[in-house]
Amino acid sequence: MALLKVNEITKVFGGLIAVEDVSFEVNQGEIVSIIGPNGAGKTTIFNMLTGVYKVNKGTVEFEGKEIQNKAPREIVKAGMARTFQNIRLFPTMRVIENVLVGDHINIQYNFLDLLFRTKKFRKAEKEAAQKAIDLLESLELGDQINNYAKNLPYGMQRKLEIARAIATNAKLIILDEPAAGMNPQESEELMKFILKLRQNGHTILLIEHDMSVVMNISDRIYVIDHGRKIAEGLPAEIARDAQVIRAYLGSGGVEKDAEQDA
Ligand SMILES: Nc1ncnc2c1ncn2[C@@H]1O[C@H](COP(=O)(O)OP(=O)(O)OP(=O)(O)O)[C@@H](O)[C@H]1O
Repeated sequence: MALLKVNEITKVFGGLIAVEDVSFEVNQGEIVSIIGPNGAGKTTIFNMLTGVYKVNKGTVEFEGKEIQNKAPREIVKAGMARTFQNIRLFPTMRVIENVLVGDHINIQYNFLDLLFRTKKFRKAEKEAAQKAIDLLESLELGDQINNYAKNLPYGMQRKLEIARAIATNAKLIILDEPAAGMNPQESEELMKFILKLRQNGHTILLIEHDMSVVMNISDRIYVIDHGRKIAEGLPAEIARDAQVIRAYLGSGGVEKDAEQDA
């Protein structure tokens, strides 16, 4: 069974059909990318998956259960967490505190526990802190634990944002253009980081403009153009797909994009 199964989702804004009957799947342990020219509908798809937009039609099944049109918080609880195109960290909080914010969606204590700092509260907090430390160490961010988020270099801030998404216990991590604004060296680092996530057992759905990132790390790719799915397949298949190349002609084709990005 696919971890995520999207069936013919459609989104209409006024008279504009932004996404039409798009279907795709993500299996456990895969890195799957959604690509497409500017305005193709990628962000709209992500916003439907994560509960920011309601779908007009179609279903989103996560672990076999329909989750379309649920509130973003419910979707995170179900096991899907995302990062944003513009990094959204708490800049004046420490690295570990940023991760703890992600985990708090799972912590089980009530307001009275919090008010009286009961044993249950202290135990839950201690466990959460240890979990955050373990996670940061596993992602090679262990030596930054007490640093303030705003002091991290850009590439590391991205990693921290991904760590925070993982801390929600997400089974699927959704990355919205993680390489945006990165120089080639930072993109290279990011690729290694995402591959490491997969190695650690995480499943990743990615929207990305940087073709060298997409072509190098994706197991499978879906291509969207004018709100419709026009191709799906392995990176090598996508790079030579005539319809995909036509959709990207403005930028000189997928392969040329990849060369430029490399
Ligand atoms: N909230 C909205 N209201 C009206 N139209 C919208 C809204 N969001 C997106 N659109 C339109 O829907 C279409 C798809 O946009 P979307 O942002 O999903 O594309 P994209 O593939 O993510 O583009 P980019 O790569 O430039 O981020 C575009 O025509 C866009 O103008």
